[in-house]
Amino acid sequence: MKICIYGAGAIGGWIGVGLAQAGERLNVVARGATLEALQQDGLSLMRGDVRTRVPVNAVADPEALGTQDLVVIAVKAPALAGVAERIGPLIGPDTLVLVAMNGVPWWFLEGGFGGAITGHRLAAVDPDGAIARAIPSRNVIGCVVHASCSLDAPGVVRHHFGNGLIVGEPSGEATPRVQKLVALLQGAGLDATLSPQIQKDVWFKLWGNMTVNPISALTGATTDLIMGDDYVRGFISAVMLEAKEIGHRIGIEITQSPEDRHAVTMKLGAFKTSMLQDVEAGRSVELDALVTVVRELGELTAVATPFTDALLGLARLKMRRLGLY
Ligand SMILES: NC(=O)C1=CN([C@@H]2O[C@H](COP(=O)(O)OP(=O)(O)OC[C@H]3O[C@@H](n4cnc5c(N)ncnc54)[C@H](OP(=O)(O)O)[C@@H]3O)[C@@H](O)[C@H]2O)C=CC1
Ligand SMILES: CC(C)(CO)C(=O)C(=O)O
Repeated sequence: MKICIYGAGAIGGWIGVGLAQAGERLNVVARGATLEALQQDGLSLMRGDVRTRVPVNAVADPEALGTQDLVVIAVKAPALAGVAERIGPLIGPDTLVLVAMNGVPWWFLEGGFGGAITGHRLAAVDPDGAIARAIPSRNVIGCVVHASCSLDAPGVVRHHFGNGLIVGEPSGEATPRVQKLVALLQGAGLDATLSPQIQKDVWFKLWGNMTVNPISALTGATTDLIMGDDYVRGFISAVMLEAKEIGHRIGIEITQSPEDRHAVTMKLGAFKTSMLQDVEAGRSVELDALVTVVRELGELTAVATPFTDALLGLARLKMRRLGLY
């Protein structure tokens, strides 16, 4: 198979090493220090002290690779528009594009999903429709990542915990192509499962991180401290109830209470969310894919979102002050 990883950071690298170990020859589109490291040393995955190193064909220009069978996109959300500008040569009519990213994706309301607002373009994540034009929804396979990885250095990924990938067609159909993809990922040692409606898995993960991530970015606090403050925890619950109602209006029923979900987040202990890690590293934050888009969905479904608005307002003000949004 022709497989390309676009965004060989923590998650792209983790998936890529698995695929390469399963015998796939891996193409990578990379830039800067990552490109240089991949060309010199290949791609490495650290588990404790054990290093698994695989060779990759790393290039700067997608033109050099041509049409792929599978493209895995694993960039941070603010980088996606830049990927969309260049990804064209990799995508043919039969290419699968697995989008391994957090937050609500641009294709969320595709495949007939979303009730009355199905097919609506989400301006928060794809302001002018350029992403949808570059990556047609017929090529997209949605994905929710349940794993924690980071980078020791460019091209050197560290796996912390979790091995899960939930995968699904935007339409929810168990097509032969998505079944084959799940088998490929399982063969790569990943706990890949097929979802009957991947948008529900996306929303459920978002329900956990759309609050703690920006609050950690605002306060610098780890998840234990955030959940340990009754007023902050109450505020988080209020935001979550708004998102729960929005979900209900687009066909996603969440049966848990916010407190049930807090118990899961508490298990992370003194965890620095990915958004706090981004702030500390001076990287742009995934605020639009995690929060702005929920506000937009609230407007589209006529759900008032005063708590989400307050969270978004404070977070974007702080991130703008830091030059990260
Ligand atoms: N890390 C984790 O544990 C988890 C992450 N996620 C989600 O997965 C997604 C990916 O996150 P993660 O892997 O952590 O992010 P990283 O920052 O580790 O990796 C992103 C990679 O994409 C590269 N990239 C960005 N833009 C381009 C471009 N235009 N051309 C080539 N390469 C590019 C970056 O390169 P450069 O360094 O040059 O910018 C970097 O190597 C995010 O949505 C994140 O929220 C979800 C669950 C867990
Ligand atoms: C906090 C966590 C692990 C789950 O809510 C998360 O999704 C993130 O750090 O991005």
